[in-house]
Amino acid sequence: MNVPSMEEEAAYRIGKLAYGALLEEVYTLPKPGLVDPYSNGAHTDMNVVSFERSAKALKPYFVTMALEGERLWEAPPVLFETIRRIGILAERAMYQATGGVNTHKGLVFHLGILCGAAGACHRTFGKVTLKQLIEMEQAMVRDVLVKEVQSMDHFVSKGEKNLQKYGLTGARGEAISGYSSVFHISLPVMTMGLYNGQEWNSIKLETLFHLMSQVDDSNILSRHNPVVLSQVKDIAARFIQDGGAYRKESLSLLKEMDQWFVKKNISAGGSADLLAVTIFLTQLTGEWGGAYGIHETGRETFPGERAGTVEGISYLKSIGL
Ligand SMILES: CC(C)(COP(=O)(O)OP(=O)(O)OC[C@H]1O[C@@H](n2cnc3c(N)ncnc32)[C@H](O)[C@@H]1O)[C@@H](O)C(=O)NCCC(=O)NCCS
Ligand SMILES: Nc1ncnc2c1ncn2[C@@H]1O[C@H](COP(=O)(O)OP(=O)(O)OP(=O)(O)O)[C@@H](O)[C@H]1O
Repeated sequence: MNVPSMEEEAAYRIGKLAYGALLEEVYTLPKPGLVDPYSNGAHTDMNVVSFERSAKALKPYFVTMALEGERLWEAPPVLFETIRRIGILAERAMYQATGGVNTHKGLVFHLGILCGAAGACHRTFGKVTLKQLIEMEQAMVRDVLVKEVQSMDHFVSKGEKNLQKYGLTGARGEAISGYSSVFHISLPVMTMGLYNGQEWNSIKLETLFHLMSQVDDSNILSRHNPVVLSQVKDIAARFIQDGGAYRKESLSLLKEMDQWFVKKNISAGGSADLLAVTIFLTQLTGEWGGAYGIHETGRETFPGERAGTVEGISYLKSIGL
C-alpha cells in the first residue's frame, strides 16, 4: 500500500477545507438573492444541487493546487502561473458538472490561490498563520495581477467590462490587496461571532451582510449599475444597524428581503465568494495556525495568529481591526 507523504496528506486536508467552505457558503440560509437550500435566489439556471455537484468536481483540483504549493514553495510567481493553469481545468470540470453554469468561477480563483499559498506555507513553516499565508499570496499574485489590470486592453469577461466601464477591479483587486475586504470586514465579524458563542448559521449571515454593505460586487454591477450596487450596500448596512442576523426576527426579515432581491434580479455573488474565503481562512488557520504546527514541527505558535480563536481576537485587535 502506498503511504501518502506528509505533503500529500497536508494538501488533501487543505483541499478538503476548501471543498467544505464551498458547501458552508451555499448551505448558509436564508441568503437574499443567492442560492441556498430554501431558494435559488435570483438565479434560474442553478440550485443547491448544482453547487454540491460543482463543489465535488472541484475538490481534487483544490488538492492539486495545494500540492503544487508544497512543490513550488520557493517560486511564488511560478506557483501562481501553475495555479491558473489548473484553474482553467477546474473551471472546465465545474461547467461539466453543472451543465454549463457558472457556480464557482470566482471561488476557483480565490480558493485556488489560497490553497496554493497554504501548501507553500505548510512546506516552508510547517504551519499556516494568516500573516504567512497573505505574505505568500502577495508574493504569488501581486506583480502579475497589477500588470494584468494596468495593461488590459481586451475587455471580454464581465469583470473585465466592469474594469473598463467603472475602473473596478473585482476579484483580481481583492487578490491584489491581499484580501483586504476579508481582513478588514469579514474576518473580524466571524471571529467575534465565534468568540461570543453565536450560532454558526447566524455568524455566516452576519458576515455576509457586512461584506454586502461594503464590497464593490462585480456580479451586481454586471447585472445592473452603480446605483443598484449602492442600494444593496445601504440595505445591508441598515439590516446590520437594526440588529443584524443575531436577533430572533432576522430569518423572516431575510426571507422577505429575498423576495425583493429576486424581483429585482440582484445576486451578490462576489460577497458570497468572500464569505466562503472567510470560512476557509477561519478554519484553516484555526486548525493549522497553532496545533498543527506544534504537532508537526514542535515549534511554538505566534500567539493570536489564528482567526476564529480567542487568540485571534487579540491578534486582529493588535493589527488595528
Ligand atoms: C479573476 C477571474 C475571477 C476573472 O473573472 P472576471 O474577469 O469575470 O472577473 P470578476 O471580477 O467579475 O470576478 C468573477 C467572479 O468573482 C466574484 N467577485 C465579483 N466581485 C468580486 C469582488 N469585489 N471581490 C471578490 N470576488 C468578486 C464573483 O463570483 C464573480 O463572478 C479569473 O477567472 C481569471 O483569472 N480569469 C482569467 C482567465 C484565467 O486565468 N482563468 C483561470 C482561473 S484561475
Ligand atoms: N450561493 C450563491 N448563489 C449565487 N451565486 C453565488 C453563490 N455563491 C457564489 N456565487 C458566485 O456568483 C457567481 C454567479 O453569478 P451570476 O449568475 O451573476 O454570474 P454569471 O453566470 O456570470 O451571470 P448571469 O447568470 O447573469 O449570466 C458565481 O461565479 C459564484 O462564484
